[in-house]
Amino acid sequence: MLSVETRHAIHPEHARTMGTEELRRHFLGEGLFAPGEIRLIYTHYDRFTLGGAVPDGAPLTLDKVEETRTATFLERRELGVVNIGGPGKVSASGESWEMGRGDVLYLGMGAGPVTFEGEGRFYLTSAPAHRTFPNRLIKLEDANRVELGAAETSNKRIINQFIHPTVMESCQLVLGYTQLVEGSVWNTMPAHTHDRRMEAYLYWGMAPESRVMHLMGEPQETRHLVIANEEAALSPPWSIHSGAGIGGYTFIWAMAGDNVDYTDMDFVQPAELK
Ligand SMILES: O=C[C@H](O)[C@@H](O)CC(=O)C(=O)O
Ligand SMILES: [Zn+2]
Repeated sequence: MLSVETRHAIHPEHARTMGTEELRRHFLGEGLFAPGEIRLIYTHYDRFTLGGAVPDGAPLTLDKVEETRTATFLERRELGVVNIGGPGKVSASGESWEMGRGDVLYLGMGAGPVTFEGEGRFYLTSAPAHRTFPNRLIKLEDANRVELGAAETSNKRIINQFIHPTVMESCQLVLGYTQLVEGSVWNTMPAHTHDRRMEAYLYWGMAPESRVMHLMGEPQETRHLVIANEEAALSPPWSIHSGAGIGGYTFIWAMAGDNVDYTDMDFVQPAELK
């Protein structure tokens, strides 16, 4: 079963006026991982699409998605898949890949229908593409590892870059996940924006009762989303994206837009935030 929800692009002046319920309706992705279903959020931020596929005993195929009006979803798109569940298998273009927890799969434009099987909980990210790059399974050891932060500032973390220019080529997608070192709680502080690229965070590996206080909004108009395990925050180009967890967490960041330069960020120091 496939269900798709559309999220329109929100102007920052509109976002300032929103209460909790509206902020969550526009910027939070809840219930993406439902057993036996593929659930997608088709956004108008660079037409970036995110979602979840949970096979739960029977294979699930991602093929035609009405919103794109193409013969198959990947006809003019690339896809990044992260398995945040148990062992699973993904098949496309007559090939298949065994995916363990934390493995990332890149499927290039034109890969055709994609089938998900096994105990995997597959996080899906997709953006329009202009050429085909080879399909590739990327393991944590193949990722580019960047250590950031310090225990004194409670933000010691490891940024694992998977779909990233130092590892492989892609059209728009840049994707990886950041693991917090035990005892550290803050991600992406100092915060940043990048008007050239939108971004989405998918928080996972959290205890069910834990929450991340995710900060969003223009740097001088911050708002927050209280986020549970396996929920996503949509970050428009004008928004910061940063958070502090009550307990441990990992988050998948994925971006699409005008460049694939991960370091192209406009930093905002804590003293400038409001
Ligand atoms: O544009 C890059 C993204 O916001 C994240 O990769 C940042 C991040 O993982 C972190 O600082 O912890
Ligand atoms: Zn960012």
